[in-house]
Amino acid sequence: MAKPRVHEIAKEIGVSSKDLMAKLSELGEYVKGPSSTLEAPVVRKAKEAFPNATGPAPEPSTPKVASAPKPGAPRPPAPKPAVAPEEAAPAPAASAPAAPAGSSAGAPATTADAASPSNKSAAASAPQAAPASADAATASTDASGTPAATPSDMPRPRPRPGGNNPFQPREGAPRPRPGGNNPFQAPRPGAPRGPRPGAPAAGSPGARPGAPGARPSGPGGAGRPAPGGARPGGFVPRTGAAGGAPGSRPGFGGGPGAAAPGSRPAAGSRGRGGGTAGAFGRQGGRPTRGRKSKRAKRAEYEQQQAPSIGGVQIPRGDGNTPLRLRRGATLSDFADKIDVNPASLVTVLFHLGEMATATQSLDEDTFAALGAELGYRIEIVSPEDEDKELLEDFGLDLEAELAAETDDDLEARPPVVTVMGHVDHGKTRLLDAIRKADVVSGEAGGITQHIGAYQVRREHEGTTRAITFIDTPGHEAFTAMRARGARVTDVAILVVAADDGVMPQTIEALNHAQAANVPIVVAVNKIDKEGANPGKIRQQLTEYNLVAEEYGGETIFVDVSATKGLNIQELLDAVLLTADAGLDLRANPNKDARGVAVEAHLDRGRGPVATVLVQSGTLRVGDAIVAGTAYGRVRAMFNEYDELVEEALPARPVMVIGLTSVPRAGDSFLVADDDRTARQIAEKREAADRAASLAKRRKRISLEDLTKAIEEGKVDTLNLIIKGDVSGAVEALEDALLAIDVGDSVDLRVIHRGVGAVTQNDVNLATVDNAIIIGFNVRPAERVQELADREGVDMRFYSVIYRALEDVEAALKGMLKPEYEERQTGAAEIMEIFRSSKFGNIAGCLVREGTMKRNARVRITRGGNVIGEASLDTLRRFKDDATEVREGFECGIGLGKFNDIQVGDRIESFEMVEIPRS
Ligand SMILES: Nc1nc2c(ncn2[C@@H]2O[C@H](COP(=O)(O)OP(=O)(O)OP(=O)(O)O)[C@@H](O)[C@H]2O)c(=O)[nH]1
Repeated sequence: MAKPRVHEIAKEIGVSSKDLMAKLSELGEYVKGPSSTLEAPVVRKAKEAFPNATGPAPEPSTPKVASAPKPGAPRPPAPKPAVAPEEAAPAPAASAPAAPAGSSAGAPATTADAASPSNKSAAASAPQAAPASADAATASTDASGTPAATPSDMPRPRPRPGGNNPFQPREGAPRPRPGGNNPFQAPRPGAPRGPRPGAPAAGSPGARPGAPGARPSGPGGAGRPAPGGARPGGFVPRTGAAGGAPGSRPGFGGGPGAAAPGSRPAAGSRGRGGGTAGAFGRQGGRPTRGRKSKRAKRAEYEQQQAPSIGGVQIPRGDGNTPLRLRRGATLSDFADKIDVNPASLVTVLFHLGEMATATQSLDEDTFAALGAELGYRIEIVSPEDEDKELLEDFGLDLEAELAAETDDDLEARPPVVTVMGHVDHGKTRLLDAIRKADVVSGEAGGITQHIGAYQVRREHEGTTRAITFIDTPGHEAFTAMRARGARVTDVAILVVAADDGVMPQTIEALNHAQAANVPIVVAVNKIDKEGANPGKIRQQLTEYNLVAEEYGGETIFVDVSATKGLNIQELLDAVLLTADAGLDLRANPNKDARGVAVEAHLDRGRGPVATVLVQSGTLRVGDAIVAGTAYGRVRAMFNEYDELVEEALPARPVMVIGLTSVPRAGDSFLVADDDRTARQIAEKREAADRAASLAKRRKRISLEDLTKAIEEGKVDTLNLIIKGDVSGAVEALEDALLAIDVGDSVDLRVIHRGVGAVTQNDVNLATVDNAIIIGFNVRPAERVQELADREGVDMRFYSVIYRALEDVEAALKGMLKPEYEERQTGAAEIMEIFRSSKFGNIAGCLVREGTMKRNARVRITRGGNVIGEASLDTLRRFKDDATEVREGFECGIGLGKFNDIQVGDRIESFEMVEIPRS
């Protein structure tokens, strides 16, 4: 299919060739003239550049339905400002009413170009030449004779390579084609060029006539020889590069000899300027076989393969070449994998519209965009895989270790239980009740320590059985923790208040448990309360595949009262029955311990303390351990009775002292061979974490956004510092905050987070980064409040996560730019027109709806069509000026310079109202 020409595309889009050419040149695409051909990507780009201009340019005789006031109806008086309110609003309406009137019939705008904005200036300066008829005139001109809303008057997208957002290659969106039609592209360093001046190969078949970066698809591909070296401006001087024998790739700027079949011969004289080819008479000669060395061919092939973006060449993948990168990888990491200089990738990314340094962590989307550009399929290694690979570097393969265990190695262990449920359904109370039900603690004085998990013992079928409970009851904002919790959990107790029923978090909790394949025991709580209806709960839950045993299902429902301690033993029995029925509760105690940190905090006296749940192996005092990014040596271990313990077997929770920092809830821990290994693993994890969080938190900002933000002198980012009493809460709060959907206009960044009181350092950081400090269940340390007051740092303290979320959300909404919508405030009908030499035409009106207010913006409609917009300049009741006139009253309205009014016209007033964001 023949390639389309500029004027064809211009016509299709509905703009003039000149405008299109100007736009393309803005976009970095060079086109010579209206009859130049365009490559498909350039065509796409062109069309994208005029998003509002669909459809062909109007024929002069065709009325523009959308914008003409009265399609088809001749309106001899001055053409009205037309169309979109936002267009017309600021327009000086009817400033030159005498403009073209009907006088221009003899000077029709005959071509699409004439009617298009490119002729705007011409039309403005010679109004009589503009509209051919009233219809055409109203379509393309306003009252002053200047073209009204034609496509290019619509807001134009700023030119940017690759469409609006280069990081989300949309379907059909063209990828940037640097160098496409642009012969002015910088040369690619190191790219094999055409022969150098004086090289004997000049003009030979091996010579590549294309300009650096030119692909075979350049406009030169149309076989139209450019005037070679005589072309003004642009190329690197390539005096000898003119020999375009048929075998050579025609590129833009192909020399005089680049005579593809059907091309026009270059003018001889100009051709001479192209270099030696013409001079040596080898113009367009046939290629001589074998003249191109294998090496040259190879280089040429590689060059075809290697995209040149921003003047750099990168070896290209085949579009599906997998490339594994860890989270938070940098351009340097990418560059290492494909063996290029990181700086080239910086350049490529820059040309994709994003700035990053070689050592900056980038997010997955950015890598995906870069990969797509370069032909690589980027796979970001999951955190789990990353950690697995990291541990393998230290000779630790936990999966293999488990797989290698035989029946002989395994011993029975207690089940691990998590209590979940909706807010206020009694999770905490139930955990308390269970704690009290411990047959052993009854004698020992009860569980004294809340360490995040505890074990209770129960006489069950003649033996004393232990059950481990994770002591962190659920809450919606703790979803992240709970999701992790489900991994250590063997059985979930779903608490549902009998007086309340199944609630959103009940469903969420059971979804978590079901997704993790964790069997559920339902504790129907608060049966002591009036109005309790345990049967209803059973019935409600059948909808969620929890069918009670008594209804023929497999789920055990136990009616309990946490406050009264009713049926707690039965609940424990149900847990054991459920565990025994479907679970293999065995672990190997005879190896180094592996497990999970269930809670951790910074203790004033003891430093970082972490409650860990041993999952396999045995943890002993003196072991070198690493938990997430924390490491250390177990100095002491305590159980929930605050007793020192020497060792902890599988499913045993213990509080460990001796770590150098506070791990996060849900971090896995393991015992390493020695302190050094533990430290190295922790450090590597920390580096990986830091990189990942940098990538996650990095503000994604395109060049355009950045420029705009800088122009406006503000970058809308809300920086937060989160401090909490326990790491789990901090993490949950952070996740919940980052999950707030605030759209693109505001960015939320957590610049620092930590466990413990708000310190001077936090305030200092907040001062530097203009951050707000959120404290969850913590208070400021001594004198910190004073410092914050002095520095004007906003510190907010919460004990309920929701409150914090609400506040931050509101703050964010405050920062959001307001959205406006147009609201009609009144409408009046013109009953009579009074001519006044002083005020122009005065409309004698009857207010039909609402209120007409002086100075309001008004829209004048006739027969349902908008014929103009103006400001309600004068408003009178009889002889007196009025500020407003209400429905049902008569008034006189003057619309300033807008005089084109008729009896029967409607004047609608409107205002722009800020709409609160939901
Ligand atoms: N009458 C009665 N009240 C109960 C029972 N269990 C809990 N409650 C009350 O219900 C309220 C909420 O109990 P919590 O244990 O704090 O509930 P929760 O699910 O832990 O709540 P969150 O921690 O906010 O998620 C408290 O006022 C309890 O006293 C019960 O069995 N009977």
